[in-house]
Amino acid sequence: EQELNSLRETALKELSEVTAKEVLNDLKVKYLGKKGLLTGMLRGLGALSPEERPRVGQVVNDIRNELEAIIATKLEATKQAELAQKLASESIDVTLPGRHAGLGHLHPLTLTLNRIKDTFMRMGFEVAEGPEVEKDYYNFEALNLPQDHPARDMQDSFYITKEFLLRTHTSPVQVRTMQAAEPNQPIRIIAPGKVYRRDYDATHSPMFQQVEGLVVDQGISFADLKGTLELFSKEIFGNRVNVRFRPSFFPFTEPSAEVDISCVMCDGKGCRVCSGTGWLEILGSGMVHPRVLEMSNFDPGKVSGFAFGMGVERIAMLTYGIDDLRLFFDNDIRFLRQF
Ligand SMILES: Cc1ccc(OCc2nc(C(=O)N[C@H]3CCS(=O)(=O)C3)cs2)cc1
Repeated sequence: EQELNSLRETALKELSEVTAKEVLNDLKVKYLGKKGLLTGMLRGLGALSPEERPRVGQVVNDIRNELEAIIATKLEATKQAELAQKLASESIDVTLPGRHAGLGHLHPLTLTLNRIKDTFMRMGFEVAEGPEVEKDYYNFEALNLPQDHPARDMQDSFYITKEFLLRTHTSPVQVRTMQAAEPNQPIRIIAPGKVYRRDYDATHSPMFQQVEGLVVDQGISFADLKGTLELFSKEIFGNRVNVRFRPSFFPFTEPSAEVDISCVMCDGKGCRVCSGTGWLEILGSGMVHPRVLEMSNFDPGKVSGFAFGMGVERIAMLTYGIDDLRLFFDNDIRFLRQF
């Protein structure tokens, strides 16, 4: 009898000290298992007198029930605690602000090209495109650059065959447009696109982007050229800039003029960017050479026109204050995400 009670005391004490599932199960086996201490007591019942046996048997069962209940309760508590801990660690606070996915960025050249195109489209220009692999006829001959002209040298252009090359400007697109139109039909186009030249250094890339323009109609004068290009310059660089037309020469235009704006950095006083001149060249232009009109079946006696050309990288560098051309092509995210 007192052996049973001391075993119960020991078991209760051991149980009070543990909560871990594994230990609880070990104790369950230790006391209640087939070879358990309490189960062992049942085997001793045979030695007792018949009137003693049922009472002691009842005590053993009472202790077994008590221990099973405690173990079951503790196991349940431990299981609940583990579940609560798991729920806490895996819970998501839906009220937290979302993680910012980050927005994409348009490339500065794309931004600049879009602004140039929008400006001219708002002045009624259509956008024309053409092949980058071009015949030397459209790239040179039709632009009054005869076979022996230095600009046609191998050191300046990427020739693919004797007849085909990578276009060195988008002018062939204007030629193709004139030749596809009815003779003397009015034309008002810009030709954006990639062009290729053999020079390559800190300020020149073998591939760069240009926007050229062509206006042909009856009575087009140099005043139309000046008005259009002055308005364009002020749209892109701001109304504050002054615009200057400086005499120049191109084989495909006569007369020709290069267009300068007052320096965007020093407001015309003179600085490193404008080499102290106060002026920045932004594009070239001129009245379309009569021979160029004729070669594309337009009659210089009936129509006249003006044309212009600009490098998109240069406009972008002036607009954004970028001083190294290579930044456009490095794809460095730290550079690109500023735009
Ligand atoms: C039929 C046709 C007739 C005339 C044409 O004249 C296009 C023109 N381009 C320029 C010019 O200065 N271009 C340069 C600017 C910087 S750049 O990108 O290096 C090339 C002046 S007039 C085009 C097509």
